This record gives sequence, structure tokens and C-alpha cells, in this order.
Amino acid sequence: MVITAWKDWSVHSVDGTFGILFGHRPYWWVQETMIYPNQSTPCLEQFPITCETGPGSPSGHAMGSSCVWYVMVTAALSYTVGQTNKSAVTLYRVTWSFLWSVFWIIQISVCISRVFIATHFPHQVILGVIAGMLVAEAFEHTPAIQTASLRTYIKTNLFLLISALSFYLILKLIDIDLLWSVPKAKKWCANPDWINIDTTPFAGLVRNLGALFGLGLGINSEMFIRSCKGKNGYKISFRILCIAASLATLQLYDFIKIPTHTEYLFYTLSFCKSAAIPLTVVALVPYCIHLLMKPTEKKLN
Ligand SMILES: O=P(O)(O)OC[C@H]1O[C@@H](O)[C@H](O)[C@@H](O)[C@@H]1O
Repeated sequence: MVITAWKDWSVHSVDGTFGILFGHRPYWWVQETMIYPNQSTPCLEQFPITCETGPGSPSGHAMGSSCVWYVMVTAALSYTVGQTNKSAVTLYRVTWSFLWSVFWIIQISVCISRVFIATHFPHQVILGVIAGMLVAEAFEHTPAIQTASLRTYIKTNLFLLISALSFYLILKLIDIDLLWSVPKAKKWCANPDWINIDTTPFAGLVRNLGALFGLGLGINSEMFIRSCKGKNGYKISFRILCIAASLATLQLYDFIKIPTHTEYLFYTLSFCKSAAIPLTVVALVPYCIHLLMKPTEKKLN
């Protein structure tokens, strides 16, 4: 049904469904467009995760998924590259095909699910995947992220916050509301309980600022320097333990539910939670593993 609505959109609409920050979502677009005469509006089923409140183009989920998986796949492949003997070349080809197949299966699944629940038109998820890969590619070639000082991280955070707020206010002055999509979502969502403050553009901004700040704090912390930058940082066993412990610890964050009744409290706690996640993965977990490995090393000596 979304595909049918999409075809109708592509034939009739020039109203910005495509535009970044202004893309409509199918679940409200079908209700508001004038192209369906007398009760012929397609009936799009909604689900608890349909009622996203931000603009639909490009898809944030598709972008996040392709970005993260792109980084993981290219990082894994870089381990096998550079060897020239025949069996290493064959191993590289097999690994390459396997990892990229997994990558595309995951991206296609994400895209189909976003379209199926009527949050996106197909072109919006395709744009999301492409945008995510471009972001990953750009940041992979920016090694300064791993070495920047906390001061640089804080400055970047302030710059992003001020520029986003200024952009919002300037557009507001000329009568363009960047939060135009929130009332539409509230109006057309089948169940008011499915509207989540988590999905608003400001919530996304606060989460990203928190994550950036937490990362800056993490890589500039004594805990990170002593664990990851020390001797242990090069050991495979240390890395595997860090990955396993981080994955386990991150599950605990899912249990922390942020109260949504007061907006300022929600944004503040959301910032803290987002900062705590990279801080845990980059500094706290490696440092604990480092401390645990120390006594074992002493015994062996
Ligand atoms: O555009 P989509 O796929 O519906 O995803 C929206 C989500 O995109 C994420 O990137 C944002 O962090 C979330 O706040 C937002 O809810």
C-alpha cells in the first residue's frame, strides 16, 4: 500500500516529500494530499513504531544502520588487506563477499521494515542508506576524532548546538517552522500513546550532542589512556574482553527509562544517558578489564 501511495506521490506531488527536513511520511501524507477523491484514500496500517514525529527524508534509521555497519565492515576488511599470498587473497575475497552480503541484507531489511510500517517512502530509505555510507566514509578519513582534545569536543558541541538553534530561530523569523512535522504526526497518528518525544528532532540533536561529549570525555580520560593506550590495548584478548563486556553493559542502559513528563528534564537526562554510553565503552569498561588483567599478569611473572 505504501508503494501505491508512493507511485501516486511521484506522479502528482511536487510538495517537498523529497526535501531534506521537509519530507512527508506516508502515514500522514495520504491523509492530507488532495489527489485521492471521495474516500479513496489508501488505508495505511499503523504500528506502535509508525508515529515518528520528525521529517521523513532521509530516513534516520536507514542512515544510522548503514553508517554503523559500513564502519564495522570496512574495519573488519582492513585486517585482511595487504597480504599477497594466494590463500590470503582467496580469504580476503570470501570475507569481502560475506561481509558485504551481510551488510546489504541488513540494510534492505531495515529499509523494507521502515516502508512497511508507513514511516517512509522508498526513496527516503534509499537516501538514508547512501547518506549513512557517505558519513561513515567521511569520518573514517578524519582520524582527528580519535585524538582531539576535550576542549575541541566541547567547542564542537557548542558550535553544533548554537548553529542548530540559530538555524531554527532564523527560519522561525521568516515563518518557516522546522518542527512542522510534529503537529502532523500528532494529528494523524492512530494512537496518541504511539507519539514519542524520543523521536522529535530536538531529542535527536540532544542525543547526538551527548554522545559526542561522552566520546570526548572518554578518549581524554586517564582511564582510556591507561587501558587502551597502554600495553594491553594491543592485545587481542583485551580487545575481545572489552567487546564482550561492553555489549553486556550496554544492555543495562536499555533498562534506564527516562521520564518524559517534563521536557527539560527529559532533554537533560537524555544528554547524560547518551554521554554515559560512549564513556562506558571507551573508558570505564576497558579500565575495569585492564585492572582485572593486571593481577593475572603479575602472577604469570
Ligand atoms: O527517519 P526515521 O527512520 O523514522 O528515523 C527517525 C529517527 O532517526 C534517528 O536518527 C534519530 O536519532 C531519532 O530521534 C529519530 O526518531
